[in-house]
Amino acid sequence: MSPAAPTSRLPVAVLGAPGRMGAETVRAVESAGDLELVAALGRGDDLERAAQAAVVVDFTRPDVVMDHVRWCVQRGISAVVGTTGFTEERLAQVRGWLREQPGTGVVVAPNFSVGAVLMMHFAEQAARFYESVEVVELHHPDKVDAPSGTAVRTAERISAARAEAGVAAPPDATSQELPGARGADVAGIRVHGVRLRGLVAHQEVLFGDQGETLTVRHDSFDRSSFMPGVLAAVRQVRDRPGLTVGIEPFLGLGS
Ligand SMILES: NC(=O)c1ccc[n+]([C@@H]2O[C@H](COP(=O)([O-])OP(=O)(O)OC[C@H]3O[C@@H](n4cnc5c(N)ncnc54)[C@H](O)[C@@H]3O)[C@@H](O)[C@H]2O)c1
Ligand SMILES: O=C(O)C1=N[C@H](C(=O)O)CCC1
Repeated sequence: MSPAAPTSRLPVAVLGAPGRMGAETVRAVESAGDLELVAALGRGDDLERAAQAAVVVDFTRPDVVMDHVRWCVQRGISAVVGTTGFTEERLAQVRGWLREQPGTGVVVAPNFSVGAVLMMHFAEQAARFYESVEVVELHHPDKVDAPSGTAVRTAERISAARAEAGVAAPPDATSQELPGARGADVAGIRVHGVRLRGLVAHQEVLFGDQGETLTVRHDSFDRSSFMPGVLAAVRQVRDRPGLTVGIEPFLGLGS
């Protein structure tokens, strides 16, 4: 019997490799038989070391991630981006870069956990049925941004679903408050942030109406929860040229 021909593995680079999510991603890529880790870079490392990758994964910081995405797209390298801070303006900028590189794919996802994606999906479904809604995100205290990217996306989706159904703004008679006591206003939805040692990444979406409430809650207790979504995006990003926001398409949810 002749030996099986060696199958080529997909070359992957990780930016932010020394960080919490980067280190988890490095472990996941190294454990995947179909992927090959070709670069694991931190702050100050030369990006050119990632040039041999077919897919770059970015878990760095909101203030540097756009430079990384532009670098990737300009070289025709597809990117899977978990770093937060993606406003509509930033997404439009990425789409603009991608128009110049039609075969390249970029996935930007505020949360790669399947449970978190379902939590957002369920919250969107519930949004039109309730008068009141508020989002509470709870994270480890080393997180640099607030509200979380997941909370922003959740609030935007709830807001859009309510607007489409013609639901009025949530009632709120507060007229006197300490600044911040009612959280941040994201697309008309109140978002509250908790930073607590011992937590990883958690979110509750609270819905209320006459005589009842509904709470949709998700907990990531360990960063391994993000890895199936990250690896699915790494494997499929090159099949989806252009910009994909969220991993819903990889789970058969949405387009
Ligand atoms: N999408 C998701 O599922 C998901 C999950 C968890 C965290 N995040 C996001 O990922 C990002 C990183 O989170 P974290 O907890 O790993 O943070 P972290 O601070 O532990 O890691 C960030 C790493 O990036 C490195 N870095 C900074 N600038 C760099 C540069 N120019 N080039 C290369 N590396 C650079 C830092 O030195 C650090 O090692 C945050 O925006 C966070 O919100 C997303
Ligand atoms: O730990 C973080 O930082 C996380 N960031 C993402 C966000 O801001 O939504 C995802 C959850 C964990």
